[in-house]
Amino acid sequence: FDIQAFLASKKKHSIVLPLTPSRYCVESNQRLLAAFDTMVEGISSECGFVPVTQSVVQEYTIPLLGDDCVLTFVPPAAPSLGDLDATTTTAGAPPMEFVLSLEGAQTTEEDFGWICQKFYESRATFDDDHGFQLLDLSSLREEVFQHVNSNNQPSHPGNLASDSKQSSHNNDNVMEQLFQTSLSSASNSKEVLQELQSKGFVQLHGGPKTSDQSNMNLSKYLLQKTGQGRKIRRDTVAFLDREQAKPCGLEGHCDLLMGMADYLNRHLDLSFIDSSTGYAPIAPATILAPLTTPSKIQAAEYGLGDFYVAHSDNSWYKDNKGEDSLTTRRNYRCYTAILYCNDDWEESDGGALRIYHDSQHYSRVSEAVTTDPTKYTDVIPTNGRLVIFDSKLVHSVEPVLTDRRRRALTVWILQPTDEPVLGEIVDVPL
Ligand SMILES: O=C(O)CCC(=O)C(=O)O
Ligand SMILES: [Fe+2]
Repeated sequence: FDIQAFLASKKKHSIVLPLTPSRYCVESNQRLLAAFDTMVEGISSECGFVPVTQSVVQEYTIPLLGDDCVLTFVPPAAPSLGDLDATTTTAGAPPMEFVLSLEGAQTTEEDFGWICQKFYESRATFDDDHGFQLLDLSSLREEVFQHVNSNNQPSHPGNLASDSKQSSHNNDNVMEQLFQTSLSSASNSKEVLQELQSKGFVQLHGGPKTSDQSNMNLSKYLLQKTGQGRKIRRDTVAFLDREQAKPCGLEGHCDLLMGMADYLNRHLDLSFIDSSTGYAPIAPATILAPLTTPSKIQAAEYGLGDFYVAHSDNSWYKDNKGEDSLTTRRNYRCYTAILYCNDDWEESDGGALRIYHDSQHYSRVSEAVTTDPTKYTDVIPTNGRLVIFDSKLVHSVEPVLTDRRRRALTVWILQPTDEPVLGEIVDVPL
């Protein structure tokens, strides 16, 4: 198999990944293929990989990305069997490589980043029980990073808020007004930020509302998307940048959410934190670790009976044996900001966002729910309401009890640091 010719024939995204077994094994390829199958199998319920071919070059479609999008996996060329036995060491042996490639008219760099991320996340399945480590994980991560960040992508996940195209659309007044004309208990923007920092979440009530027309257009757009896991969440989601939000008339909403990182960078200040609440506040952004703006917002729609079970948008990482590593978070998400779009939504309509207080430290999200099942705040998702919360906090979307749709626009504000995270490469769907 000619890898160079294969790569040349690919118009879209491909990456050649190094493979460094601790020892060569004649079965390396079968193992790698099996591991890839496991990965595909393991996440098929989540994002719906469908095998297209069953040959050496394996192809899958991913309904979430559209039918014309094909993921190809090319296993490495097998070392010639005559040269190697099952325990030959790698010293002096030629490097092995395999190829992941994504093709399809609509596929973007971010879709590919997502695939790479999935692949990276599943890395533990590549280690078998017999001492063969098929992948050198640090170089895999580096390769994936390099690839995803090439083509003039920023070198860090997320865009610096001040560089972002969106920030010019936003002026401080809009944000300042939003933060002032709120709100639960606070009466000025300083108090709002104080509340955010000492409780980990805050609700604002003066955000822009969506029109019926916008909501209908959004529904139409979302109708084309499928492939959500039905057990964990039942909503339909899509990711939109400013241009994609425009046809729905949602560019202003997009601007507001995208401008949030910039605003928080300049206004969060640990010095006025009240730490008596038990919540361990997030350190404010620094020059070295500013909050950043992702390239897209998420639009999600829930129908009658839809829900999202309790989860954290940035939980502690568990390895494949289910063991916790309380040193590593899954990603760089720092704050989740959600703008709701639903006129006249009442408590009795269900669909509340339930935020569990002080729940950022639990290694298992279920503990937050069972330990103190009464310590939560329900946010009613009414049109124009904005909620900002620490992405580590456990939260759920309670089942929707009305046949009206529940719509929400979300941005995950990132804080890329040098701390190890599991490997969310860019801010794309999890
Ligand atoms: O729509 C909401 O209120 C929350 C959705 C959520 O938790 C998520 O998308 O991660
Ligand atoms: Fe969430």
